[in-house]
Order: sequence, then C-alpha cells, then structure tokens
Amino acid sequence: MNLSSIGEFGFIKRFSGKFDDLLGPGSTGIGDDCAVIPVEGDGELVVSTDMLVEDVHFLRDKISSYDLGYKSLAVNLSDIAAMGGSPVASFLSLAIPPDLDLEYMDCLLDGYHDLSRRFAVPLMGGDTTRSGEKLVISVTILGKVAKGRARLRSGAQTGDIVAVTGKLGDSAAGLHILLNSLGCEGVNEQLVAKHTKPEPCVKEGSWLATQDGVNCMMDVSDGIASDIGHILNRSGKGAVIDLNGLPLSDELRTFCSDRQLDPYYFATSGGEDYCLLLTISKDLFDSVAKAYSREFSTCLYPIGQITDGSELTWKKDGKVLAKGPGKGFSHF
Ligand SMILES: Nc1ncnc2c1ncn2[C@@H]1O[C@H](COP(=O)(O)OP(=O)(O)OP(=O)(O)O)[C@@H](O)[C@H]1O
Ligand SMILES: Cc1ncc(C[n+]2csc(CCOP(=O)(O)O)c2C)c(N)n1
Ligand SMILES: [Mg+2]
Repeated sequence: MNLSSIGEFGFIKRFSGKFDDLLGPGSTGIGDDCAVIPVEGDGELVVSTDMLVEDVHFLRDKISSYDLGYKSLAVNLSDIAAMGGSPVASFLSLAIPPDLDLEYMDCLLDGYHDLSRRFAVPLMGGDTTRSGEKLVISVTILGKVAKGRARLRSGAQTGDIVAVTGKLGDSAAGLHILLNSLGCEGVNEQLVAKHTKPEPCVKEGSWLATQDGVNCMMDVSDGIASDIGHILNRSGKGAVIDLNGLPLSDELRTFCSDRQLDPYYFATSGGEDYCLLLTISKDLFDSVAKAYSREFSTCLYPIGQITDGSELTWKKDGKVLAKGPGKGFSHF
C-alpha cells in the first residue's frame, strides 16, 4: 500500500489518535490549524509548522526569492490568524542545495524579514542544513490568544452562516498562469501576485476571535471544497454551500472567460487563498458583518449554512449540483 491510496489526511489519521492520552488538560493537538497549549495566566499558546518544498510548493524559476521568503512566513501567519491569535515568534529551518547563490538566500531572508517587521514577529531560531538538489523551507510559528478565545474547527453550530474573508481562486489562477507560462501583464500579473505574495489575515482573525457568534475558523490552504470538510468532520455537522455566493474577483472572471476556463474550479479546488473560512451564528451574522466592514473596509462573504447531519451539499442557481466534499489540493 502507498500513501496515495489513503491520502495525506488518511496518513495523518493513522498515528494522530495515538498521542491523545499524552495531551495535557485544555490542549488541542493534531487536527486544527494550530495546536493550542494552555499557559500560566490568562493566555494560550498557538503553534503551527508549515513546509515549502521546491517543485511541490514552488518552482524556483517562477517565484522571486524575495517573494518565496515572504510567502514562507505568510502561510504560517495564516494558521495563527485562523485560530484568532497574534504571532509571537517564528523559527526558520532551511535545507539548501550547496550550489545555490548566496544572493538568492539573502533576498529570501529580506522577504521573510519585511513581513516579520510588518507583524512585529521576530525570527528566534531555526536550523540550516545542506540538501541534495531541492530547497526546503520549514517555518514554525508561535502565537498567543486570550484563554478560551481560540477558534477551533470543531465549533460550528447548526444554522451558522459559513463565510469567507476574501475572494477565492485568484491564487490558483495565478499558479495556472505560472505553470503554463502565460504572459504576465495586466490581469495576469495581479493574479500571479495573489499566488506569490499572499496576505495573511492576522488582524482580521484576531478581531473576529473577539466577536460573539464567531464559532469556528480555519484558513483556506487546500481549497474550500476540501477545507470545509475539515470543519464538518471536527464539528460533526453538514453544510449547504451556494456557489452563487462565492466571491470571485473581476480579474478571475475576466481571465477565465477569455480562456473558457471554469472560475468555480479555481475558487473551490485550487487552494492557497489564505483567507479565513468561518462560521457565525445566524442571529449575529449581520451585526458581525457590519462591524467587520467598518473595521476593515471590506466584506465578510456568506457562502452557505451549517446543517444537522454530516452531508455537504453544493448548490448553484437554486439547484443541487453535487454532494460530498469536492477535490482540493492533496499531496498524495
Ligand atoms: N507529520 C505530522 N505529524 C503530526 N501532525 C501532523 C503531521 N502532518 C500534519 N499534521 C497535523 O495535521 C493537521 C492537518 O495538517 P495540515 O498540514 O493539512 O494543516 P492545515 O492547517 O489544514 O493546512 P496548512 O498546513 O496548509 O495550513 C494539523 O493539525 C497538523 O498539525
Ligand atoms: C509547483 C506547484 N505545484 C502545485 C502547487 C499548489 N499547491 C501546493 S501545496 C498546496 C496546498 C497548501 O500546501 P500545504 O497543504 O502543504 O500547506 C497547493 C495548492 C504549487 N503551489 N506549486
Ligand atoms: Mg491551515
């Protein structure tokens, strides 16, 4: 048997439960965007780690080393944002092919440093080794959140409105442009930038975690088609998602209609959007959404509703399109 027969999450499931009895009281282990570790006082520590592997997460000749450094930290900050946390420190481990230019790595660290400065999060350690041929970047990130305020994937309640904090699919279209060596001007350039330099929703996540009614959050890394499945599994719920509600950028619509591509494929299955996917109690949705717009001058986009049971239903134009989790990015 190989990994592709059970997939990335099937593999993790084989061993994750074995560690549950070692977890301390109040801790959340494997299965959320970050682990949650209670600490003395009124806070909790949130911790995550994410790798970027050459030719799996990036092609070295399609992303500048500055952007690669920036993105390596951004995708980790996004997991802190998903818990409603504020970043405290990062650790950077690098496996570097020996023939890589020093200037390349200097620029990578510049990108990493610039984003670190924006969120005032110091790099506090890491590890440096030689690799065979491929560059591997692994970041561990620590954050803090007020006790009981971390938003878990298990918190969705029946009737909650499912929402996202940003447009979906731009990053995946940007990757499509890079992989197919399409020209990189105008609309294409904007889509590629969404892929190479994602903006983590750190301020949005920590604000949302202070709001009553925000029951559950995660970040969108594999695409909502599979990411929503994690919320439903952990919460023991179902959902109806309405494709007509998905926020699609004008750039994505133009790009797809010019090439007869399906924008909904990019928006649901492409991944690497790094916006937040959350559920908010129905009664409080309007007030949270209004306050969110005032705070961030942008919308919370409602895309569906949590239901009893465990079924996931996809609707479009008032009709049922499909049932069950859709395909998102999977490593195996
Ligand atoms: N090798 C591993 N050992 C222990 N836990 C793991 C391992 N790989 C993944 N996990 C855990 O499994 C869960 C799902 O992992 P995954 O990498 O998909 O996280 P994610 O937040 O959903 O995605 P992303 O890393 O893209 O943000 C997380 O809680 C993660 O910590
Ligand atoms: C060359 C190349 N091919 C494919 C992709 C797409 N991709 C890679 S990992 C991932 C999900 C998030 O990663 P993880 O789950 O490891 O955090 C996605 C959508 C890419 N970025 N570069
Ligand atoms: Mg995540």
